[in-house]
Amino acid sequence: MTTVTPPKSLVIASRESALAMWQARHIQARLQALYPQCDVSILGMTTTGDQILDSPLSRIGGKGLFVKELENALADGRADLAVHSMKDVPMHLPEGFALAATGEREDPRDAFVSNHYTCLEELPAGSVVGTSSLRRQSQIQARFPQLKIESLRGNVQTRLRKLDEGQYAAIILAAAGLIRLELGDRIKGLIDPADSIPAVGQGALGIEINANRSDLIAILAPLNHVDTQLCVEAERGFSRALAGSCTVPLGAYATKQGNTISMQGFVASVDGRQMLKESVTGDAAQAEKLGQQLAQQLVARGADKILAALDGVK
Ligand SMILES: NCc1[nH]cc(CCC(=O)O)c1CC(=O)O
Repeated sequence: MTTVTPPKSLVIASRESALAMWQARHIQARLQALYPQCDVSILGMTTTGDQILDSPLSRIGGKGLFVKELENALADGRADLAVHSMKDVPMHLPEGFALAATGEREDPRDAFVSNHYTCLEELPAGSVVGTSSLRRQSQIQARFPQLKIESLRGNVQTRLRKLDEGQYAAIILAAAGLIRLELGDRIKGLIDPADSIPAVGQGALGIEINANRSDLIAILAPLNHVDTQLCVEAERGFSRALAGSCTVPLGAYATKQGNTISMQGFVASVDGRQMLKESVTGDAAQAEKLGQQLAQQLVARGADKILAALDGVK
C-alpha cells in the first residue's frame, strides 16, 4: 500500500449553483473521509455563464464560461482543485490546467419534465418544449417536427420554476442534475439514450487542477472512477475530432463492458432534418481513438458538411 500525505488544507473552487455546490460538497466529503487530518473547504464563485441568462449558450461562447473563473482561482492559488460537471468542461483545457480525476457517472440520460404530460409522444402539435441545448433541440425536432422548441436557461431550479409558471408544456433536463438535487420526483420519464443521445460527459464529474500541482495527482487518484473516465475519454475524443462544443448539435454516449467500449454518436442540423448516427465498439484501452473512429464514420457520411453549414444559422 502506498501512503499519500495530503497537505494541511485543500480548497475546492465551485460555482454557486445548487448543483455545483452539491458536487463540490460530494467531493469535499470524499476527500475529508480519505484524509481526516486535512481541512477541506469550498470556495464558491459566480461565473460569467451564471450571470448571462438571457442568451442561448451557443451565442455567448459556450462552456468555457462556466469554468474560466474557477481556473483563475486555481492559477492564483486561491484554490487547489475545481469541481465541474464534465459536460461543461471545454474539449481543450487552457494551457497550464489538467484533469486529475473523473468522478463516477450518475444516470446519463435526458429527463422529460412536465406538469401535464408523461412523455414527448403525448404532447399535442404546437406544444412548446423548453431547452437551450442544440443537441436536445435537434433530436426532438427530428422525431417530433410538430413541436416548438423555445430557449430555457438558468440553473436547474430556475428552469423548473419557468416550467411551473406555465411558459412551457414540458422541459428537458439532465436526469443527473435532478437526481443529485433530490428532485428526481419531477422526472416524468427518462429518454432512451438511442433517441436522445446524451451530451459528451453528461452525468460525470471532473476534477481540474493547475498542471504544475503534480503533488495533487496521487491525492486525488482515489476519486477517479476508471470506467467513467474511459467512457468520457471516448466521448471527448469524438467531440474533439469534430471540433465540437455545446454550440453544435452533437452528442455521444459510451458504455463499457469488460474491456470493451460501445458508443453511439450523432451530428445533426438544428432542425433535425439532417441527422447522422453511427456506433462503434472496440478496446477500452484505446478510448480516445475509438471516439475519433466514430467521428470519422460520421464525417464519411457528410457530418463535416452539416457542421460547416451550422455557422450560418446559430
Ligand atoms: N449545462 C448545464 C448543466 N451542466 C451539467 C448539468 C447536469 C448534470 C450533469 O450532466 O452532470 C446541467 C444541467 C442540465 O443539462 O440539465
